[in-house]
Amino acid sequence: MQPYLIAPSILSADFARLGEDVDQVLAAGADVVHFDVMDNHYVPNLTIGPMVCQALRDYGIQAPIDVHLMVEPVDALVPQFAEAGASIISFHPEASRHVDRTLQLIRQHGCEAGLVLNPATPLSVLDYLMDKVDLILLMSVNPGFGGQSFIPSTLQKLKQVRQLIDQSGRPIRLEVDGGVKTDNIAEIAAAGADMFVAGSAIFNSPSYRDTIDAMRTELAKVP
Ligand SMILES: O=C(CO)[C@@H](O)[C@H](O)COP(=O)(O)O
Ligand SMILES: [Fe+2]
Repeated sequence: MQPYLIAPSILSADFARLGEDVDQVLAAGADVVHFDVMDNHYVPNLTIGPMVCQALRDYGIQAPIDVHLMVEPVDALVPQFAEAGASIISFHPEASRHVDRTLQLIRQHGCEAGLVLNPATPLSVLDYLMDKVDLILLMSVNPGFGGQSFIPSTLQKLKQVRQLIDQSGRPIRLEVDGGVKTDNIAEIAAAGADMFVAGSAIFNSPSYRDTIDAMRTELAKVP
């Protein structure tokens, strides 16, 4: 497994020229496209759906697309996103009535399956599911908006999830989402994360390449 993955959240990209902007951020060194789906029901905001994922594939985007579903219910969108070119599909367990079934559905459609824990979601939601997840995403803000501040208690939670992953012996990615910046990414990695969503920090910066390079320089300092 590649040690660290940087996943710009396209929530902060320029939607009027999305393909070009995603191309630019990948050319600047990003690893994964983080694709935030909001339904104005599970979260109080409304964004993009499978058609936009398909449009990015049609435009020529080949990098993995990491779909973060902030929708309720979840299941009907899984086949649609798989067909539209998603690589990873993650969802919030409280938004699915049958979490185990939804995880299976994602894998049956050929995608990696992820569970997303909000800041106040206890780790017990992972019980009995460690063999069914390919990725665990810890929210370090409450979901719904970009540009919020990192919630510091996430660091302790990351350490606990890192232990659970190590105990499982499985290559589960530990992703963190919300308020990730150049000046906190090393601390977040040291707590156990290996995949970093960053929206405003990258897309609102004058140079995507300089910001991603600076993040990698910080990550290289992590023991
Ligand atoms: O899922 C979400 C918000 O709900 C995120 O992916 C944000 O889009 C991250 O934005 P920044 O905090 O990095 O600006
Ligand atoms: Fe996200």
